[in-house]
Amino acid sequence: MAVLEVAGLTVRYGAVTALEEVTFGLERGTVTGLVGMNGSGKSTLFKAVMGLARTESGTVRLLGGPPERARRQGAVAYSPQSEDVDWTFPVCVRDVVRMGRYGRLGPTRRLRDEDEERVDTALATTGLTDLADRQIGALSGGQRKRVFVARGLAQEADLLLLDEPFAGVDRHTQHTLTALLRDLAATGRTVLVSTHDLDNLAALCDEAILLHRRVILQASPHEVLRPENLARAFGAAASPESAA
Ligand SMILES: Nc1ncnc2c1ncn2[C@@H]1O[C@H](COP(=O)(O)OP(=O)(O)OP(=O)(O)O)[C@@H](O)[C@H]1O
Repeated sequence: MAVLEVAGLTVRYGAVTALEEVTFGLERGTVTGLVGMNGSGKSTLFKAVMGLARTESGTVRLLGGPPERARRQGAVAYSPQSEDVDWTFPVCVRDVVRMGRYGRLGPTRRLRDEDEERVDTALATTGLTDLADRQIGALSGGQRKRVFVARGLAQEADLLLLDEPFAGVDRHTQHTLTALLRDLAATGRTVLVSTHDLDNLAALCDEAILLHRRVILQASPHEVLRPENLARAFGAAASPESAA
């Protein structure tokens, strides 16, 4: 069973068609890279799956059922692009990661010891333990990305949607995050991750989706990276360097 199934999805913002008849599926335990030029519809796709963008037509199914149910149960975690987050909000790292547990709280609506343990583990896994009490506004770009990955880990989500987690992060953090996502997939989690870093694509993902308002191709990273395929999404001058 596909963890995420998207069929015939069309999203328009007024006169702008952001997504047109987008169809694809994600299998459990895989990392899939979402690749496309600026404005190709990557963020809109994440928002549509999360119910944050109004769809004109098409269907989204999560874990074989309606997306509302899976979202309510906390089965899907979403890390938006940094620009979409209010970093002045007065919360610390640990508070944000705790939010991942909210969908699983018992009748008292309070975090139990087991919830705090999950939070601690998520902080440790993402290397954020020492920063747990820091305000989110006082974090570097790479640390901010890791906060959302940590929240998704604490949430024990089946599906993680990560919108450009590698933007503005250094090489070391990129390697750490890549290894983390590979580990998650090995334990049965499913990851959809948008990225402009084509050099890292093969190390990161099992499959990639080439998006240009429509799905141009869903295939192995090797296949997607063929110049003739990249040219279909980025234009004739496409190369890993020029695509970023
Ligand atoms: N709120 C909005 N109102 C109007 N148009 C929008 C809105 N959000 C996105 N768009 C347009 O929809 C198209 C797809 O945008 P989207 O942000 O999904 O692309 P993207 O692939 O995520 O881009 P980037 O790589 O630059 O983040 C673009 O033409 C964009 O200008």
